[in-house]
Amino acid sequence: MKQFEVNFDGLVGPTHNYAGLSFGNVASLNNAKSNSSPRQAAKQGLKKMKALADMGMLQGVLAPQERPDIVTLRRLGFTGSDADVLEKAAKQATEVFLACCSASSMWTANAATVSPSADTADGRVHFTPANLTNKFHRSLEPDVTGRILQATFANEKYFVHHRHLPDNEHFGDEGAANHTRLCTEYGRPGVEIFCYGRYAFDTSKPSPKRFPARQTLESCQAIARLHGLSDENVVYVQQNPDVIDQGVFHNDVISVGNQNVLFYHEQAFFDTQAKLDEIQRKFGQEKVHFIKVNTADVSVEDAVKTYLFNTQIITQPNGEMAIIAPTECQENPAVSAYLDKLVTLDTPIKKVHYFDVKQSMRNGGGPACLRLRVALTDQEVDAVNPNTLINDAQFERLNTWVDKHYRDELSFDDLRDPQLLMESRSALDELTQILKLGSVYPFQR
Ligand SMILES: N=C(N)NCCC[C@H](NC(=O)CCC(=O)O)C(=O)O
Repeated sequence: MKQFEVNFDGLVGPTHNYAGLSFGNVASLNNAKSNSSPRQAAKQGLKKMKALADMGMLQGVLAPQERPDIVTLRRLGFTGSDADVLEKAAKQATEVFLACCSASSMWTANAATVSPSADTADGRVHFTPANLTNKFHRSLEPDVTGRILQATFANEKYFVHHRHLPDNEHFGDEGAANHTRLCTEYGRPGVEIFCYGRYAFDTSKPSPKRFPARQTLESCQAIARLHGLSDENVVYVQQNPDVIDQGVFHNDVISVGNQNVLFYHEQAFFDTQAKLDEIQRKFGQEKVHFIKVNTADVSVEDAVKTYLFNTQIITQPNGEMAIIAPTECQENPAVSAYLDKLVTLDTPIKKVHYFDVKQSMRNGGGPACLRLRVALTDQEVDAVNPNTLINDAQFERLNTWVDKHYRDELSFDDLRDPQLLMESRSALDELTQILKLGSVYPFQR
C-alpha cells in the first residue's frame, strides 16, 4: 500500500477583494478597500499548485463559492431582481453587502478538518466542514463547502462527510487551520493535534483580551468524537492567548507540522512543555523533531508579517522535506536568515521554495491557508474525483478558464455591478463541468 499527503488548494473566486472583514487578522484590516486583482490571485494560486505537482506531489483543487451571495442577501430582506438586491444592499448595508461578496473560501485550510483512515475507528477518511462562526462572511461557507467536498470525495466506501458543528460561537470551528497531524508515515496511525483559543463554557480559563479566539476546545472535542479518534491519538493544545492578541488568529500562523516535525514559535502555545511531552509520548518510540523558533531570532510580529509558519512543510518523493514559503519570508532579513540556517541544521527540512501569493497574503492568507491536507492511501486516491487532481492538462484548462472569465482589477464599486454576478456564475458553471462536480451552487439548483 502506498500513502500520500495530497494538498487540495482553493481556487480563488472571481470576486476576490479586500474588504477589511477580519478583525484580529492584521493584513485584512491593513489592506481594507484597496483594489484587488482576481485574475492575478487565481493565477498565483494555480502556479503554486502546478509547481507542487511538478515536484512529484499529488495536488488537488477545490472549487470556490458563488459570490455575491444573493441567497443570503435575500434572506436578510433585500428584494427585487438580482440587480436590485445588489444595488439596495450596497447602498443600505454596505458592510453586510461586502461580507456577501468575499472570496474567502479560497483559504481551504479553513474548509474542514480531515482525519485520515489510519486514525479513525471505521477505517474511512472523515471530513467535517468548518462552521467559521466567528466572522459573518466566513459563516456563509460551510453548506456549499460540504457539497464541494462530497463531490470531490464521492465514494462512501472510503469517505465520510459530517455536517458542520452547530452554528454558534460555543462551537466555533475553523477547520484544519487549527489542526495538524504528526505521523511516521501518512498511512500509519498518527497523533492529531487540535489547537483552540478558548473554552466555550468555562470563562474562568485564560483567553485573549483584544482579538477573538475563533476556535473552542469544545468544538475540537466534538470533531474528535465525530471522527472516531482514540484519546491515545489526540492532543488538545491551547494557543497562547497573548499571541492571538498579536494577530495570530489561527494556529497555522504560528506553527505547522508534517510527519515527525513540529515547527513552532516559542510563544505559540499555552503550557508548552507539558503538551510537547504528551505529543512525544503519544507519537511513540520514534523521536519527534520539535523545531522551536526563538523570539530572539524571529519576533511574533515578524512571524505574523511574513507568515514564516504559514508555510507548507512537504515530504518530497525523495523523502526529504521542503518548506513552501511566501516571498514575504525572503524579503524579511531576520526570517530569510533563519530559513537559510534552518536547512543546514540536523532536521528533515532540506530546502525552501518561495512563492509569490501576495494577492492572498494581503488578506492574511499564506501558502498553508490556501491548502487542505488530505492523507490518502493509493486506493483512496483512486476513489477521488480525478478531475480535481492537477496535471498538465487540467492546469492548462484552469489557467485558460481564469483568463476567459476573471477581471484583472476589482474595486469596491465593481462589486455591485450585476455584470460581475453574471460573469461569476457563468465562470462557475463552466468550472463545475471542468471539475465534473455536478450542481453544487445555489444558482444551479
Ligand atoms: N490562516 C488560515 N488558515 N487562513 C487565513 C484566512 C484569512 C481570512 N481572511 C479574510 O477573510 C479577509 C477577507 C477580507 O478582509 O476581505 C480570515 O481572516 O479568515
